[in-house]
Amino acid sequence: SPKHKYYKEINEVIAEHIKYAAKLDIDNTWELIHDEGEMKVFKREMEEDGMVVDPLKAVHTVKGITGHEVCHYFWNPDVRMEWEGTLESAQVLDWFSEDTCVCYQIHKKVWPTTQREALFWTQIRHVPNEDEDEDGPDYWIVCNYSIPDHDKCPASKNVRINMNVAMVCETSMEPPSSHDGEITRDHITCRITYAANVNPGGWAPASVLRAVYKREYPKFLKRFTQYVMDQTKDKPIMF
Ligand SMILES: CCCc1ccc(-c2ccc(S(=O)(=O)CCO)cc2)cc1[C@H]1C[C@H]1c1ccccn1
Repeated sequence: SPKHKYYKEINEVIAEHIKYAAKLDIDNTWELIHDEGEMKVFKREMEEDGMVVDPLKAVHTVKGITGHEVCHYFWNPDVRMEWEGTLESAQVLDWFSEDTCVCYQIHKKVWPTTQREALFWTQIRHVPNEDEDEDGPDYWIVCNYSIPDHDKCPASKNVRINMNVAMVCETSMEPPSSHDGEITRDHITCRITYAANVNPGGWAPASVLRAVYKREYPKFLKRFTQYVMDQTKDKPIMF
């Protein structure tokens, strides 16, 4: 029985992201817009009703942290204001379950676009490898998905964005032969696939939006991953 209004939608949206992350099809339809160290950011140019809705995909490999840790800090509403530099406010309106809540956040005005806000459900999920053989993929995933309304959503004049965002992580560990059994952060690597489909709502010139995306997404991903490394370096590993 559906536990809450969005139960079915959440399972469908998450399943879709897992399917795409597993494929990781970065074919020539994706244009590389930022390439720095292990971080590569791609876009596709797409417009809906004359509005730039470019899908964005980033792949990043970070040593010393796990997919569970990346997803924990990306999902946890309590720490969002600590790493998300483009937010003016963020609040939880509702809890569907311990891993799923509804967030309302107002983004800072990103010159020269107008101020925007987002209302979305966010879920963190561990997807262990289902086939019995050991080396199947094991994902941690967070998905942020817009909802049209919520009775606790404050009235505002801001433009509402529509987004479907997912952070999918896979952790790899060096074989036990390379260490005497005790796994330290030197032996772990996290492969992050970040997919953002954001319809910015209210019109803005395509050239302006594309320049903002090109500047803001790499900055955001660098700042977030650095935050996770800083938060976890002296803590026990979350596998
Ligand atoms: C005119 C559209 C403005 C605009 C609104 C919103 C967002 C945006 C929404 C959600 C998420 S997230 O990954 O779900 C983390 C939770 O906040 C990241 C980004 C991006 C842009 C575009 C400007 C780009 C940008 C990218 C990254 C961070 C901030 N802004």
